[in-house]
Amino acid sequence: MKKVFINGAEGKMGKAIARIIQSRPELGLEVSIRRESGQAVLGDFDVVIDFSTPQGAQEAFSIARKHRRPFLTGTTNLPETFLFQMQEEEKIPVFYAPNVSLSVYFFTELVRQAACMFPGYEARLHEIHHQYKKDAPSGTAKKLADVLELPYENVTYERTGEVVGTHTASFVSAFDEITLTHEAKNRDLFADSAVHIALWLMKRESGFYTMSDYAKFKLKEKRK
Ligand SMILES: NC(=O)C1=CN([C@@H]2O[C@H](COP(=O)(O)OP(=O)(O)OC[C@H]3O[C@@H](n4cnc5c(N)ncnc54)[C@H](OP(=O)(O)O)[C@@H]3O)[C@@H](O)[C@H]2O)C=CC1
Ligand SMILES: O=C(O)C1=N[C@H](C(=O)O)C[C@H](O)C1
Repeated sequence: MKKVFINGAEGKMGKAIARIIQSRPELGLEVSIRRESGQAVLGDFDVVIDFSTPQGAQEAFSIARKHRRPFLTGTTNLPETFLFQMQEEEKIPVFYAPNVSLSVYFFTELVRQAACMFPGYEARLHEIHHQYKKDAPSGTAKKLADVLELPYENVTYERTGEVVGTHTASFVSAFDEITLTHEAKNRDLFADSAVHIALWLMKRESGFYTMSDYAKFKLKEKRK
């Protein structure tokens, strides 16, 4: 069994990840550490999965480096300096994605292609999330804005109810409008993917990885 250290373990994502690990023994994983804010880390672990806060992610990264264990974070709104530090990492395998779902990765690629297909159109982005979400616009929306070369200030957003995460890219002309929407139906979309990425990350060399690396691996695996 490989031991998983969940950082932000009592949060919405942390709980979903623990539930998936516990309900699927065939994955060969067990939760060995459930860390919340300020807690010391006692015990052994083979990989860190972090869905917490920018501060929590940086703390968990330091712990992973100290113990030389792979580190995966999906926490959003991370400072640029920390993103740069992860990108430069040489001691351990590090993975970061503002959205760990493969379907969102391919949705982003669709949006990229649509932007090329409708060059004269005005691109718009709108996202909707649950009332508890701390950051706005979402990490996924910022990634989509980068793809569309839109300033983040132009992204519109709503915070309402229990909405898991909806992202809409529109291409608007005076004559028509093309709309692409990704709607997450529940958090297992992210939690299940995070667990599989962690399994994959444990087999990687030291260095920085993103969804593009994971998607390439999955596509290769499919072709076999
Ligand atoms: N990449 C992706 O695909 C996804 C990313 N996310 C991102 O993941 C993050 C967490 O989301 P979510 O689970 O909904 O948020 P929650 O607020 O439900 O959970 C965050 C948890 O982290 C805990 N925490 C706070 N500070 C620390 C710390 N210093 N060390 C360890 N734990 C800490 C919180 O404790 P307390 O409540 O006591 O402060 C809370 O239990 C967000 O940044 C969100 O945007 C979410 C879903 C998918
Ligand atoms: O906080 C969330 O819930 C989510 N956060 C990520 C983001 O900011 O893009 C991913 C997903 O949309 C859910």
